[in-house]
Amino acid sequence: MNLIGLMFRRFRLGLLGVLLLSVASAGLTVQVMAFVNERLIQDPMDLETALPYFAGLLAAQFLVATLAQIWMTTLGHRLVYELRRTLVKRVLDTDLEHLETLGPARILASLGSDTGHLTSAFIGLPTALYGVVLNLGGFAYLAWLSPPLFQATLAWMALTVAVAWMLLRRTHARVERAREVEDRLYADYQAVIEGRKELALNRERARRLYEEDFERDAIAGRNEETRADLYNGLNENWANTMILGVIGLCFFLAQGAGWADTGVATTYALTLLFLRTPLAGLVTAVPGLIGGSVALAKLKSLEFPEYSPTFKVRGWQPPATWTRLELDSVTYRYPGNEGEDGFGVGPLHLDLRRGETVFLIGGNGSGKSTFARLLTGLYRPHGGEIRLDGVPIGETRRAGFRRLFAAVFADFHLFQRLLGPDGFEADAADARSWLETLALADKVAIDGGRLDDTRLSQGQRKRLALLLALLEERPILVLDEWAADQDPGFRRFFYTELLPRLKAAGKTVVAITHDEHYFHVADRVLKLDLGEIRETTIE
Ligand SMILES: Nc1ncnc2c1ncn2[C@@H]1O[C@H](COP(=O)(O)OP(=O)(O)OP(=O)(O)O)[C@@H](O)[C@H]1O
Repeated sequence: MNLIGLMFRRFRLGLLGVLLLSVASAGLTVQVMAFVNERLIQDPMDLETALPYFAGLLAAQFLVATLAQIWMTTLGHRLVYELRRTLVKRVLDTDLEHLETLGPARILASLGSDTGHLTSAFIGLPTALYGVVLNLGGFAYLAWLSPPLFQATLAWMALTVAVAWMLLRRTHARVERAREVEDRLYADYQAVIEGRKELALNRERARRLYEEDFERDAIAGRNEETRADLYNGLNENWANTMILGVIGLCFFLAQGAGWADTGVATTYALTLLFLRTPLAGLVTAVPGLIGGSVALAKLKSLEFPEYSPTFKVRGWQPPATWTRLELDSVTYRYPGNEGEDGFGVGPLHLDLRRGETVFLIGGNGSGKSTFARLLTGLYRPHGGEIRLDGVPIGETRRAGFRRLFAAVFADFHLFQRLLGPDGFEADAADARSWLETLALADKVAIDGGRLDDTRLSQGQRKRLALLLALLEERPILVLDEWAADQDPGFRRFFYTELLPRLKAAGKTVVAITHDEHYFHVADRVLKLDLGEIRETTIE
């Protein structure tokens, strides 16, 4: 998707406004120039008439230019806002598998750096448009003033643009490389923040991360950005000097070769001098636009889905009266390194009945968490089929199918907002009652539908994550080693009181666990072994 194209479609009227105001401002500017030429140089007016006329023209020009400026600034910031909201929504609509392949550093780099670059580009875009219109108006006036001088100016400008283009290509290549380095820098920042405890314990590790990984990337970034800025500075100087040069050329051609009289040459030079500022503005906007185009290419390479404004899960919904969920020969394999196959599970067979409490056991790395993501529809099976009451869950039913599940994953994120069924506010009395049950009433308060503090111990955070999952009131609860961080007393309470209570309320629970003391609580215990699920007997 071309974001700039999207912005143009969405902000057609706004950009048309900028264009009209730019044309009006350019027209008034040309009129000021023409007035100076015709009424003050060529055929001077008496000052008493000329001055109020001139002041009126200036006031009108100021007014229109200010209006254009206000319009451009607000439009630029609206574009940025629109860009941010579409980008975050596209990330929210991206499949987990794709997000995992990209990795958090690349996604954060795009949300931070690419939106930053596109911000500069979008803020600069209307100004660049204004510069283009002003220059077109100015050059049209120059063509009218003296066609031969204009032809010479065009030839000179063609040479200027050819060299500038070459320098721009170099700037572009450097900006592209600098952007690649930014992905690596974000991975370094991530290591610094997420590894802060280990790095504080082991200063040697911190030193090596800092001096070897981070410095290498920071130096590469510095070098690429410096070269990009140098080429760009060179470009600005080149454009400035060539504009001064064309003024000299025009005077030489007017005076030396007799192509125009002194009055015309003076107005011509004055107009060129005036155009120098918007031209320089255009040249200065170019790095922002290059950064924006590189950011756009980068965003495109991340292959986020198209922007869609809705969060609604349309189409098929699981029937409220479902009774049976089957995994039939489901297989899944991670992409490996350099063309090799990664870890795989399956063919997996599972026949889950509504209201069952099922435990899943298996060694480390046997694929239990992978199974949980397949079961909940977060991963697409590579083979086999998932069926709900015999209805196959293909692509069109997957989003609806996910609505059956609430989960506490091993790497859960604890949100502060409490939500009830279907995304509505959670019932406050329900939430308080669950807080009591989870022995957290004296630790956490609920304020305006949010948990007021989530800075707790890992076991307490997991209890809160369970509270969030329970309040959603989805029919199937998936827990990935939930009890592993709980103290023995609460673990006992969880297995012997909480799970039976959930079962009595009709909830289907799939719990990944190693707690063999409590296997008797489950209706069935399944074992994931060598990529397959086997039923084990409960002793
Ligand atoms: N995103 C991923 N990309 C590639 N391979 C992965 C990914 N996630 C997990 N794996 C691989 O899949 C295998 C199973 O991982 P999984 O997390 O499902 O195991 P598990 O049974 O839950 O282990 P544990 O008991 O240690 O939590 C591991 O060998 C791991 O290397």
